Amino acid sequence: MATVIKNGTIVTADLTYKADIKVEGGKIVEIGPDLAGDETLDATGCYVMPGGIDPHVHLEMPFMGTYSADDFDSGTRAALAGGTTMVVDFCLPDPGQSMLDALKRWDNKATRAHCDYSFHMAVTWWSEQVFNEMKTVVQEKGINTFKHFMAYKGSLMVNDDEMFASFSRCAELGALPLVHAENGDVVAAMQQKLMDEGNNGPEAHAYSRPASVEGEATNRAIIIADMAGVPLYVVHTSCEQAHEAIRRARQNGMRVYGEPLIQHLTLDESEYFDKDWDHSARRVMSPPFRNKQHQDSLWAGLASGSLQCVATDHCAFTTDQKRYGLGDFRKIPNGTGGLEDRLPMLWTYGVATGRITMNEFVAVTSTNIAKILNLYPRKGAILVGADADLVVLDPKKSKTISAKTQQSAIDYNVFEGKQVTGLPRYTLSRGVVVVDDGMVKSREGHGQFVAREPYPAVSKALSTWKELTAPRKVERTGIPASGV
Ligand SMILES: NC(=O)NCCC(=O)O
Ligand SMILES: [Zn+2]
Ligand SMILES: [Zn+2]
Repeated sequence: MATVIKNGTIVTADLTYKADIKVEGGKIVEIGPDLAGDETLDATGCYVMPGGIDPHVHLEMPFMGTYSADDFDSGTRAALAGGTTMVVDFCLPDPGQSMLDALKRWDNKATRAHCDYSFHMAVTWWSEQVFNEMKTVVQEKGINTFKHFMAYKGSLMVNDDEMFASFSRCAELGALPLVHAENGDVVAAMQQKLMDEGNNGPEAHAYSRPASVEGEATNRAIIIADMAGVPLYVVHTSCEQAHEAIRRARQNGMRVYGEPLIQHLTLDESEYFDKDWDHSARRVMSPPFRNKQHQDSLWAGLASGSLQCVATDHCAFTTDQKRYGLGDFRKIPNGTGGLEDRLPMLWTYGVATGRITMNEFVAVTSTNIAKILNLYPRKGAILVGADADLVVLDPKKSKTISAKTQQSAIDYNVFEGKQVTGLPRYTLSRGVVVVDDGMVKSREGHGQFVAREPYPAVSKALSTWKELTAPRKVERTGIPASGV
């Protein structure tokens, strides 16, 4: 059966033009004027864009003594409702656990997905087994990205020597390392000091993770990546210090990518000073929300291209779960939601305000990450042969964000009360209409794992240059005889 999206304006990362799109067998099969099919979707007054790709989510994540509340069912429904058609989750081996065993668990959880998905693999400990398994993960399991937590001391954190070893292995395998960049040792010391001083509320979470802690770790990870000869992707870049390190590295020719979250772009640190403990605790995440200057820096990075992608780090906990940290902010599960809200919030606060263009919107929500993760042009593109993952965005459609109407399983929304415009009239996942005028009509299990090949081009360029510029022994002709 062929579906035609008619009368819309196609918006991609680099073009805006009027054309119809014909979809068949899950793929885009034709783009042009006056197309006909068995089913017609009217896109009059709408923009037809590649579906959003969220490269950073944690669905049913085991973390801080509990599990994040949105699983692959509710989480991917939330994604589709907001125009996101693919998510990338993190497979987290326990310390000492085989990556391949952990992956079985993630494969199992993800069978419930309503939209396509992929995985990053986390390096949570180091050994010869990890070194060997990384090759299997890349070459047999379709995962070309490895995450490193520089924070969460005592659980997920890895040290510099482990990071250097893992980054070097990524370089050999043509894989991309990712980092959560915060100095975990400094955070742990600051947390203890705050607790000793009786500062145990959610605001102390933010005090224990100042921007300098993130800036230092970002810079360190960049230097380690450069020494290992590998590109680097920095997740949840939240502040000017981290952005500055990324900007500088890029100006020096390094392939470093930065990912602000929609939460950091639109919510600020005043959330932690609310008199209501629940309000502040619900917004505890790492890194914490920052001030307006940091937000301006992130917006400028998206506009100028020094930051590449907007994600959510969707890791949602209920109010009851957040209350594990009553009396000790260190026990508040870290994480916030945003999957359903990323596109409408970015459209409202980015495109509608003139901070970014429509084409930049597509670039930072879909196309850039598709290229970075080696998914392009299967995903992130409107081209014949691409997957028909599409969002028909109505720029006039609006709503007030409310936990009462959201897909997410939690009992609140950090964007509660925000008035947003720019909502999906339709969302298509591999050609299937999964959102129709705001109604989610998707099916559990429709989502498929998307395998990703390693990056031959970037790693080849880096290794070629490294070899050309490697220190070499000087071959001498005139060697003086020993004077002894
Ligand atoms: N960001 C956060 O607070 N929770 C999720 C885990 C992580 O990404 O650090
Ligand atoms: Zn993180
Ligand atoms: Zn995360």
